Amino acid sequence: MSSTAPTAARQALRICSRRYASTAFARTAPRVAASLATSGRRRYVSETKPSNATVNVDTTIKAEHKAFLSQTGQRPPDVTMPTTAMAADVMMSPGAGILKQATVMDEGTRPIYLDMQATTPMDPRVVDAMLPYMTGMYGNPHSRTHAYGWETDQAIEKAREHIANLIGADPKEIIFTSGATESNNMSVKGVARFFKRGGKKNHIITCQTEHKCVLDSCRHLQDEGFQVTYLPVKSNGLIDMAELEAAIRPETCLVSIMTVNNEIGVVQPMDEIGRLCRANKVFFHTDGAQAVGKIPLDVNKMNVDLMSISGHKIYGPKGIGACYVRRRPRVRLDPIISGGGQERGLRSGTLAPPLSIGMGEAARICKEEMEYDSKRITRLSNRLLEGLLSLEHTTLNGDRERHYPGCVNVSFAYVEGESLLMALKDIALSSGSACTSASLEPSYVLRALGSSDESAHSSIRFGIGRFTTDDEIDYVLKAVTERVTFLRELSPLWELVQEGVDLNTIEWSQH
Ligand SMILES: Cc1ncc(COP(=O)(O)O)c(C=O)c1O
Ligand code: FES
Repeated sequence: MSSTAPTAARQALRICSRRYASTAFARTAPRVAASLATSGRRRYVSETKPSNATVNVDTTIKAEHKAFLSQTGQRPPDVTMPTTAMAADVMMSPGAGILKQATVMDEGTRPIYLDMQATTPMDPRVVDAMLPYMTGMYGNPHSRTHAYGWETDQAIEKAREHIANLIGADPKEIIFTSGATESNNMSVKGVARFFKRGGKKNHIITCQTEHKCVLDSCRHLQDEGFQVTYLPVKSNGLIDMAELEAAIRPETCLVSIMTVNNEIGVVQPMDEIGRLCRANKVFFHTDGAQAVGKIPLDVNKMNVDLMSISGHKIYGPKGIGACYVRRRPRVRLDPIISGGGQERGLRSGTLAPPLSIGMGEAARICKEEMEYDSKRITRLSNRLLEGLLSLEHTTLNGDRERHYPGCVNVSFAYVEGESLLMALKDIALSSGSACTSASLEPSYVLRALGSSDESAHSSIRFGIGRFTTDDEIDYVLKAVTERVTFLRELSPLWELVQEGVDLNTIEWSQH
């Protein structure tokens, strides 16, 4: 253990107790948080990364970048920081080690984590809630003949209640799934197939900037004979309500529009979409993976009929999600998984108690601390954005007002995004969604906003979350400023811009 560990441990515990003091949780004591703190493991980056830290510019990036570009067009495997020292450490300290890996606060061995849209670290309180159901309380929640089943079932129903509470739903309307991908598949395919059986309605409306799992579900439905309208977005990333209204036909059975976009953080006009759908008797599904637990949502106020939720975007475990399915007026859908009829017959299969209970706890914390988290994240986001935009030729992608502040997507003109990501290896960032991050293609979301290939290529998404600190933002601002400047100095285009040449007037020779 390093010599700073005891101080760090005390500090971490202090942070824990301060954050949790006002909650009922304080009474039960944060076991995991405390054990991490006393082992000196759970350190917030701010404690050891002073804001005046020197940023070393990695001058090897150019050669590395060239090499991998010339090979497969794939990102090289080493971008995720080797941590051999840490791995050894982890193996030598069972228990604490595993949990240490589940947190992201070990400055010095791991990059600063600013990729909260890809996933969030589990809140230690969530781990606490899950642990008993991984050991002694292992009953099958569907077993009705003994206490093992009953106790697990009871905890799952409590979790369902917490998730329902977070979005203003009734617990009976919450169906556990494996994640938002499954919930999106279930909603889009399920409603469409049910209505097709009825013979009349075979048209769906969605939007070009949806997550791949919605778009791909729609493509599959097209193969099955459905018609799909992919609405464009305006340059601010929002849909045009008049276009949505015009797209609704008598055969339309479903409108699927996400609440918060995962790449640019824009918040679609949910109330208006819901009102329009209800007036036209069309079901309204929303992918809420990036919105639930982050902004206040009420399915009744918004007239939402189906909503997809993901556990790992709300500081809960991966591999679990939920789908809100309205009961009044009842939403009918064909299940995509058949079997024992669990989850109101909509999603068969034995539930995963530790994951469901973890997600429930994550939802409970989100509801209880939303105001606090939201204030902190907004403040950090404003600082980050102001700092980034003070660099010349830098722009925010997506609407500034209708925007979830924890997602800041910025274009740095005259810098290639992949080069910048490589130059920022000490910060875990992404240029877009995790599932497309291996591709060097410009983001289809930014292209839909009308961004040029170059602008889309020069964009980076900064994801701020519950555990992000001021010092991390300071460090990131300093690092980005230095490295953008460094990369621009290598760019011949930048040189021309500095000389006052308008690049649009140049006639490039064709070869
Ligand atoms: C908007 C959106 N929808 C769906 C998903 C998929 O969620 P999950 O990983 O729970 O399947 C994600 C994240 O990956 C997302 O950002
Ligand atoms: S599945 Fe997570 S970003 Fe695409």
